[in-house]
Amino acid sequence: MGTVVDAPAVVTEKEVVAENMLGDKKVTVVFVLGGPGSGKGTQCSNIVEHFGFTHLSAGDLLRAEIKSGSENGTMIENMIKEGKIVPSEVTIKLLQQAMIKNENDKFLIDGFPRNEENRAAFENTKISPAFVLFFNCSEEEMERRLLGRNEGRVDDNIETIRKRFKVFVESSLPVIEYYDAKDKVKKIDAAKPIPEVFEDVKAIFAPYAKAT
Ligand SMILES: Nc1ncnc2c1ncn2[C@@H]1O[C@H](COP(=O)(O)OP(=O)(O)O)[C@@H](O)[C@H]1O
Ligand SMILES: Nc1ccn([C@@H]2O[C@H](COP(=O)(O)OP(=O)(O)O)[C@@H](O)[C@H]2O)c(=O)n1
Ligand SMILES: [Mg+2]
Repeated sequence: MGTVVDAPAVVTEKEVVAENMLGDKKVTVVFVLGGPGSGKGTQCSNIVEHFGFTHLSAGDLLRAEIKSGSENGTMIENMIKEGKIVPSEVTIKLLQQAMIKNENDKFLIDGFPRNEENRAAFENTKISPAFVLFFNCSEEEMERRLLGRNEGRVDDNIETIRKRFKVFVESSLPVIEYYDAKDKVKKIDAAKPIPEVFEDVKAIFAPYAKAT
């Protein structure tokens, strides 16, 4: 009788162990989402400094891929100029390589998943986010920030910004709603000044505080 009672517990434990494994490393992943210019990259830098996560920006990885002269470079560049979402097989490969290469086991994945295709394909990797940090900000404020970003990006111009806002509403918000239905979304008011936004972020990351 004892074995019958024990059996389900053993199966559950195995499933938990298999989840979130990357090679022989068990990883913690937080998705950082929000419209273009909502402050994802800025707050990720703060989180890295205070909570020992490694920041992986999908956009930065794609831009590095263009610079590296990869065979996908031209396709990626054209899609970024148009504000379109690059096929997940490209982006997921870059994210996986970056996580394997890095010794850390805590990752902020910034700007991914940006559409249902991104989300569903990443789910196949069996890594699921601990939670989703969502920076909520008005388009008016995001537009102002993007036009002042001054990083020389090909997509920080008003025509591409409008296209990116449309893609955000039509393709990215449904992903946030998907995770919200699973109670995984932690929503932040991102319209406030940078230090005030970080105060709210800090409260969410407190359980992940670095051991001193
Ligand atoms: N809370 C904020 N208030 C004002 N400006 C901000 C704030 N957060 C970020 N910024 C600025 O807005 C621009 C976009 O921020 P960034 O972190 O690159 O956003 P995202 O990665 O979401 O596009 C940057 O120039 C950044 O310095
Ligand atoms: N998951 C992703 C993330 C970014 N991208 C592309 O990269 C562009 C810039 O993304 P980003 O995250 O650096 O942009 P911001 O939100 O930081 O302004 C997007 O508009 C897409 O064209 C993508 O195709 N797929
Ligand atoms: Mg960014």
